[in-house]
Amino acid sequence: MFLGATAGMRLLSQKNSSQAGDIFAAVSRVLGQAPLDFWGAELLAGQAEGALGWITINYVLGMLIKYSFSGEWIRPPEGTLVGALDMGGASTQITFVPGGPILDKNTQATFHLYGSEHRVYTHSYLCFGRDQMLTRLLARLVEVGLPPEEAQVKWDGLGPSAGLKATSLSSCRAAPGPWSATHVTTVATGPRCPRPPCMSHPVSTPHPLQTWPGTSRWKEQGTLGPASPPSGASSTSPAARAEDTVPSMGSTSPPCGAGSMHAHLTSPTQAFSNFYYTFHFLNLTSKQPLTTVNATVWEFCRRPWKQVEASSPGQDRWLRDHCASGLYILTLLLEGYGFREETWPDIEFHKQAACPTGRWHRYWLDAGLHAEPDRRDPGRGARPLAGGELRHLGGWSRLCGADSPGYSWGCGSPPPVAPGLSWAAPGWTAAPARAFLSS
Ligand SMILES: Nc1ncnc2c1ncn2[C@@H]1O[C@H](COP(=O)(O)OP(=O)(O)OP(=O)(O)O)[C@@H](O)[C@H]1O
Repeated sequence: MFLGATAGMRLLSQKNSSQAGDIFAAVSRVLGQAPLDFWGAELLAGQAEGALGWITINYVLGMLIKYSFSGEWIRPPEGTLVGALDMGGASTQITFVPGGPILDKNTQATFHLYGSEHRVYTHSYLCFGRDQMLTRLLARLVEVGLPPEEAQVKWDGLGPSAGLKATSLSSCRAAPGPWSATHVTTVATGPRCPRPPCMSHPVSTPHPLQTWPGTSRWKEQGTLGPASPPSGASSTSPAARAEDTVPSMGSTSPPCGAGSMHAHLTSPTQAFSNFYYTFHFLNLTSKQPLTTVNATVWEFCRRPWKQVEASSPGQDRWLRDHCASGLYILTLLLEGYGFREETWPDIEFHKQAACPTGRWHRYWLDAGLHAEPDRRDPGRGARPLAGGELRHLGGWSRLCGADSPGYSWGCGSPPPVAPGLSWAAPGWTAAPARAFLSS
């Protein structure tokens, strides 16, 4: 067993590295004493998180290798490989095989699987996970004058006496780069980013987001560009805009960093984790066209809160987040990644990076586990290669990249790594794989 920590821990390690180290040590100590073949715990770099999600998807979909009718292992063509969009609580990742060269080598991951070299574009946007986005949105709402009693309604455990302070809400706000208050203000009042090369389409006129009036927690506060409200919305000058949560500039900004990426995202794409939860709640995971998705999100956001609550009993925990989350997802996918009406059908929303039957879970791989199915999949035949190879992969996921470097406990020395991301894995081939790999 190999344990990989993701963005939440990357943030903590930035904020309080000794606390992060204590957690790693404690987890390693406990797991080390458990009756497990524990290899160690490691803080994964963002690139690793993105690349592992991509590998998992393509692995479980059988895109990396197939067993042919004639009894041979064959490699499906590169063009059939599936892109991966992942959104956790603290970061969001995009990974795909680009149609052309990857100019910024920091966004390239190269690894060998089943005898093939794979080169993917991958980027992890720290602070663009859903929880961090919601926290920053709340901070922004408070900053622009929404009374804490109003804003804090959204947040469990933050009562009026909590002394809500925008700046203390999120470690992302204190993070270097585009998260300074000055930057947020700039984003709020000016263009989000110079259009070319960030965006190839005009920025829409801001629309008011009028949601949940009465006991509203988002009173006419936000607006999103391409995710336009249907006609009839009032045109209140927005005090705060939900798009503030997708700041511009800097290497961690999806709008600038990933804009026009869709041009290269030619294959089907699976969006999972937090991309899925909200869209599933809104019944938007069945390949609805973009116009329907947009209208549904806005319609939901406009419903009176009492009605929202009444129509979704037992959903309290995340109910209050679905409006902002839905708008954020739309903004990220449209403005950040550049999806359009025509390319929208390429996105499939799944709970996990998994096949539709959902028997696999990406974290099994993220965590560097053996990536074994919970039960044998008869449709896939005997697969002696996969578990062994991926176990090696997980155990060697030492990476170099632009994101915060990982550190590890209890693992041996990493193999040499190539620039960008590379699992150089000489000798990692499991014995049963050798015949195939040498072919
Ligand atoms: N059923 C659900 N509905 C809505 N949101 C959910 C649901 N279950 C989990 N979440 C949200 O999913 C997030 C956690 O997802 P995930 O486990 O993918 O993130 P993580 O691995 O902690 O994130 P990161 O990799 O960024 O550290 C949280 O934002 C949580 O609020």
